[in-house]
Amino acid sequence: MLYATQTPAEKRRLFRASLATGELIQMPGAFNPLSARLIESKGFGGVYISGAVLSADLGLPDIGLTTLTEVAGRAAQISRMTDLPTLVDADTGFGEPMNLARTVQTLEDAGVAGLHVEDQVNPKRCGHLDGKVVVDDDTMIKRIRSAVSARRDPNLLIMARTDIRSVDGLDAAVERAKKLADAGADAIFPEAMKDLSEFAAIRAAVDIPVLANMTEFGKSELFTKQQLADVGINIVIYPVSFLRLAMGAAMRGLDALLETGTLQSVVPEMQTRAELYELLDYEAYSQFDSSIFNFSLDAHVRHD
Ligand SMILES: C[C@](O)(C(=O)O)[C@H](CC(=O)O)C(=O)O
Ligand SMILES: [Mg+2]
Repeated sequence: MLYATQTPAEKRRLFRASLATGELIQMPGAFNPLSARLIESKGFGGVYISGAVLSADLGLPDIGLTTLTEVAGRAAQISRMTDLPTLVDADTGFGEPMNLARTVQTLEDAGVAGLHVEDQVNPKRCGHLDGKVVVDDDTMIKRIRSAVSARRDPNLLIMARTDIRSVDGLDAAVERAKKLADAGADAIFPEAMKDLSEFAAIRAAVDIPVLANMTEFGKSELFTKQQLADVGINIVIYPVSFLRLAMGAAMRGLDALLETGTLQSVVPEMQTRAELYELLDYEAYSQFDSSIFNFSLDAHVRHD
């Protein structure tokens, strides 16, 4: 009950160990803390905390409007609810290199296992939209160097994301990935890759873990786990997918309510009360309560 049974340091250590096996880790995006429990219960290897989801959740577009405090708060709520490693989207890092140092320490305190920082200018855009602008090598290298130097737990994973592919092409993405690996990034997130051969090109260029972003309605096809594993990808995220599914179901439910005056027809779509309580580990809270309230002082009073 109350969840995460492991400390953030332990989660980070285990995350590093599972990355070292070379097995592909699937990280579905949690759209709230409860959904992180669902992801864990299904046996996935990690939980992604998306900036696009946090923005959408607040009713905002994903254009760099959310603050470090909001992101860290959400990251802490989600990380607290799961023993899985969490990877959080730190957008452009919330400022200049000094701000980045603070971002890293704040997110580390929030209990995440890793974070990614991207090379877009502020205000940033969704990585799969056109019209993005990226910073030069020097600015991005400074971002990564300050992020790496600020962490206190050496196991906190600092991932560099590059959005340069859709601005200057694949060769530029390969060059930048190499430079960011040299600058100390622990992993690379090449955004908006068009096909598997592009992922393979990044894979061949660096010898640190590579992430694939399987966001829907974007620039990449939705490759299977096996296809991505075959080109040597180490982490795959499904960042907004489960918010999209939940919102799709909610839209259909609202329509059904308007049309029929009742939600009866969509009840089979719903998580049941029993399933919810199981996910919440409701029973453990009841047992905790009764063990406290059944505690009798008598048994502990010395009678001598
Ligand atoms: C991964 C991403 O950065 C996110 O915030 O989840 C987004 C996802 C999306 O908008 O589909 C991205 O820029 O790819
Ligand atoms: Mg994002």
